[in-house]
Amino acid sequence: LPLRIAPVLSSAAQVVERTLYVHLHPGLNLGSAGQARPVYIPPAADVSSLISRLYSNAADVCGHLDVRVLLTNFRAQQGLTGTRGTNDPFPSPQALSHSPEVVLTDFPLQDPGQSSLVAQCLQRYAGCCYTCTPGLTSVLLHPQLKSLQKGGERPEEEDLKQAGETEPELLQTYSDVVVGGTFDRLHGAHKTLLNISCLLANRRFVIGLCDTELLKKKVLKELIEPYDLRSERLLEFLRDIKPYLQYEIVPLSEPFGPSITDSELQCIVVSEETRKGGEAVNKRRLENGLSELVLHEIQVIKDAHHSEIEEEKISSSSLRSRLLGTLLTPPKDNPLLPPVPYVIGLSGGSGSGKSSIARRLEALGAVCIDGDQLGHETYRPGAVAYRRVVEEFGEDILNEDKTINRRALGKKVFENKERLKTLTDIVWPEIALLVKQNIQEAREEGKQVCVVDAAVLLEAGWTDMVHEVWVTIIPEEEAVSRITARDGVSEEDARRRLQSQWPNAQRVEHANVVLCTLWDPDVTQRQVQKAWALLQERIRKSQEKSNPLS
Ligand SMILES: CC(=O)SCCNC(=O)CCNC(=O)[C@H](O)C(C)(C)COP(=O)(O)OP(=O)(O)OC[C@H]1O[C@@H](n2cnc3c(N)ncnc32)[C@H](O)[C@@H]1OP(=O)(O)O
Repeated sequence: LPLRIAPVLSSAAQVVERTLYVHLHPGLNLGSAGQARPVYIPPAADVSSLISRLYSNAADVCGHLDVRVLLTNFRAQQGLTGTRGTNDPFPSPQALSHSPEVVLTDFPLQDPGQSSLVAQCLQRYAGCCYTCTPGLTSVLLHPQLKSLQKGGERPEEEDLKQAGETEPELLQTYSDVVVGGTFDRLHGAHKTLLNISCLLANRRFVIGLCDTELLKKKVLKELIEPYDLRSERLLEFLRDIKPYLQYEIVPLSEPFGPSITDSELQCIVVSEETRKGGEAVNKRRLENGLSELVLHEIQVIKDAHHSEIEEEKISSSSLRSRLLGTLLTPPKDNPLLPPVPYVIGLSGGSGSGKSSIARRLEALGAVCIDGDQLGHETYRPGAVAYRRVVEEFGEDILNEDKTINRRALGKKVFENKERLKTLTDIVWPEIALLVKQNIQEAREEGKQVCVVDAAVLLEAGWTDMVHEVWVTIIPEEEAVSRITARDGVSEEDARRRLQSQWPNAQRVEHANVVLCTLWDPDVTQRQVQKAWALLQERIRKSQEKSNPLS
């Protein structure tokens, strides 16, 4: 089977669009109506390496599919654990979260005339195991795998028979198993860990799920899925792969959680990287008067597609970094907004690299409208806002030549939210007028895309002026060091300025596209190019929709 996994998965990927459930039944004979029955199989030691191979191959050959290896028919032998065993009758068909519409097999046909019998057996077999959609169809993948057979890599019938005769080494299983993790955007490495844990557990599986406190230092933490969503997705996956296990998902606000207090736990599943954490758990258990857990170590899955800023292993942070520049949430239709030019509102905390992104977009063809710059124009002596700002904040914000000293004004407002609101109530309507004028000019010049670079666009409620919101994010510490270096302000002032703005996470909630300037300029440029190319595609599609004849 290991040799056949990749070709089976890529053949399956030609038929399947979303979810590919994998049901393992070694030696299943679909060529004889009487023999094609589901039975329980005790987990053999090599099943766990097969599972990790399966997910690792899936990441390489069908990364777009949600692959789930089902363990419905795996059970430890009776007496081994005192719970359920292989002699139990097979239950009624299991309802999966996505009912199968098509069932595929790699069963080798003896001759082409056998295919309709195999298809019938397969459908009956699938129907005994799972609730399938009515009109379930079957596909025999075998013809597409012939090349392997010819190459002599496929075991012959005789080898299979012999393999069936030798007793496989059984996997040691446990009643209660525990793991911990963030489980953001479930990927192949998570699924391997979860599947193997489910294979090892006979009664209960406890999952410590990292909550806010433990996520603070994660890369692109703002893009981590909310706790409830991660928990829901985990449970859906787990109930699919092993429905009768008892699942407990516990929020983790510190690294140990129930692993050091739960006396019924027997085994913890770790990877090479988290082995040390497992050892620390055992140390704390001994201190708490509890028995040590068996550390079951699984291999880390390598990511064949990782880029230079991504980790070598399959990781959620790599998946998060691939989201940068893509459309995270589709924009809402605003019928009051003229379709041309298409307006992007670019927002981002101070020091987040927003203006450098605006310049990159300008180089790609966008018209940039600089909110800070327009803000400065409203302070010119004679402009409407000038008199009201001086009346409100006093003459001590004026330079000798009677112009407004913005640094002095900034000091007054960034340390006092109410004063900042007083200022923005005066200037935002004035700046908004100038922004609209600039957009109108771009329209008259036939420009296609405008970028409104406005730090606090969301706070100002300017979303009705733009078609999409793009947000730049940067960790707070990095923002503070950039602001102090660039603007010559103290660290304290930089932090005050940041505190007067929305936090990254709140901005991301309102963003259609997120960008991050944390890495090399080349990396930023690639994100911007990706975002621009995808934007052009969206604009083309929306223009086709609004004007189907053109
Ligand atoms: C809706 C918009 O985003 S319009 C553009 C932002 N402008 C405003 O909101 C108007 C009110 N602000 C101002 O007038 C000025 O920022 C002043 C007078 C307070 C300070 O002026 P200056 O010292 O020249 O600073 P400057 O205008 O360059 O802004 C400095 C930083 O303050 C931040 N900032 C500006 N306005 C605000 C605000 N209303 N609330 C919170 N932070 C703000 C910006 O993020 C900017 O940092 P960035 O360039 O890294 O993004």
